[in-house]
Amino acid sequence: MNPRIALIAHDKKKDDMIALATEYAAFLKQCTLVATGTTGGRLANEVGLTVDRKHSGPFGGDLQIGSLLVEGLIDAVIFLRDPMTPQPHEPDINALVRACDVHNVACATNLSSAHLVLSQLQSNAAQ
Ligand SMILES: O=C(CO)COP(=O)(O)O
Repeated sequence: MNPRIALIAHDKKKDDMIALATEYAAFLKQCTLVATGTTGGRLANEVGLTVDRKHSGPFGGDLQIGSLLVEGLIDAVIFLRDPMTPQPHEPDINALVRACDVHNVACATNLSSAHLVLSQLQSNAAQ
């Protein structure tokens, strides 16, 4: 089964997310994707991905994705966080990353780790 991947990016990281998703578009089109609201909108419009869009992060989107993850419905999280900008929903962000640790779900929080996770998932899917 192709992986179920959550894609999330803070505002200053959204261009990076679009570039990353464009690079892996052929693979991501075979995956089941979920994203926070604004990230998901851009992924759909600019990369042509089919994405289950949740609420925007500050309105609970990270928590919605965390809930799916706790239910065992997410295989990996690509979460391009902005470490330089305070976020109003910091507790939600921490809750999602903590849920990844609790449930041993791969969570890439920067571009380098995102490339490693996506390229590994891609090669797993090709086998
Ligand atoms: O804030 C976010 C993650 O914490 C992302 O939300 P958006 O994709 O709606 O901008």
